[in-house]
Amino acid sequence: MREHVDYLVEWLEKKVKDAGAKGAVVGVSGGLDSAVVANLIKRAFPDNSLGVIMPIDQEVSNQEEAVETVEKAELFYIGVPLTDSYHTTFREIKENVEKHGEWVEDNEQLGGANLKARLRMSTLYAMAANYNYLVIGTGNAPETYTGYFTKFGDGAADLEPLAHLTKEEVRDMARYLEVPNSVIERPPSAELWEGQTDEDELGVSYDTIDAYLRGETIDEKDKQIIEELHKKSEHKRHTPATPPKFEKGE
Ligand SMILES: Nc1ncnc2c1ncn2[C@@H]1O[C@H](COP(=O)(O)OP(=O)(O)OC[C@H]2O[C@@H]([n+]3cccc(C(=O)O)c3)[C@H](O)[C@@H]2O)[C@@H](O)[C@H]1O
Ligand SMILES: Nc1ncnc2c1ncn2[C@@H]1O[C@H](COP(=O)(O)OP(=O)(O)OP(=O)(O)O)[C@@H](O)[C@H]1O
Ligand SMILES: [Mg+2]
Repeated sequence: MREHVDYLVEWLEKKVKDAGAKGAVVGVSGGLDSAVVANLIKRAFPDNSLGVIMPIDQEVSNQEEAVETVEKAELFYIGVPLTDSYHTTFREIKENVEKHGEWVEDNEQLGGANLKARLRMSTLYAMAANYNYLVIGTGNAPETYTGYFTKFGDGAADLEPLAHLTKEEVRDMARYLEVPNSVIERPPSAELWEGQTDEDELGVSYDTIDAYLRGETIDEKDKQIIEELHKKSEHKRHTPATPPKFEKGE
């Protein structure tokens, strides 16, 4: 595990240096993926790394696992509560759509959830601009393969060090990095609405997706779910489609 950690730390150092940046910033949620990235950037840039805790409908001090994560990693952190920004933006969107168009109640939960992720992304980029840092993403292999992230939200970052790691590998790395046990043992959740867990929403467990990505045989029904998610999210893994250049006379 030490070699793998060193490899990712050196990669981060090189990419940040090549970009002419000074360090790195990550959003710290109290979940596993961001805890690992928090530790990696602290190792790569001991004096130029930043964790940002961005609660919505909570105080920073209530984000106990996030605070515990940054404190244990000795990562400098700043709390930016986004409760007011989120509710104001959401209300203004909804009120104006209701005034001029049709608000679709059934789409409200997911639309609001993705807005949260994109407000966090905007905050991280504002922080990065201030410090001349790069934004480090926390996406892992099963999330990337299934498209389980918000496009241009948590899916938007400058570097994605965990992109090839299964969830199990992220957890093993977290143990090696001495991430708090409370974080390692938490069920993975986007926490975008009350009671949300990744595995309920995906309809398949990370263990199963990990096994599939390792090339192991899994239940046919699970394979179908994973492949359907993969196909539907293809657009998220590419830059936006552009038409072929118009040639006069065609
Ligand atoms: N074929 C296509 N070609 C080009 N663009 C296409 C498209 N289909 C949809 N789109 C666009 O993509 C949008 C849908 O994508 P998106 O906005 O991402 O939304 P969507 O994929 O519907 O939802 C995001 C999912 O990721 C989960 N999530 C989000 C954030 C964090 C985490 C976490 O684990 O922490 C998980 C969340 O719970 C939800 O299940 C559409 O509104 C449309 O604009
Ligand atoms: N309250 C928050 N404060 C700061 N960043 C957040 C917050 N919520 C989400 N994020 C950012 O969004 C990312 C995506 O969330 P995701 O749930 O996939 O990862 P995680 O919480 O780190 O790990 P897990 O998947 O195990 O819950 C986080 O890694 C983090 O960078
Ligand atoms: Mg989470």
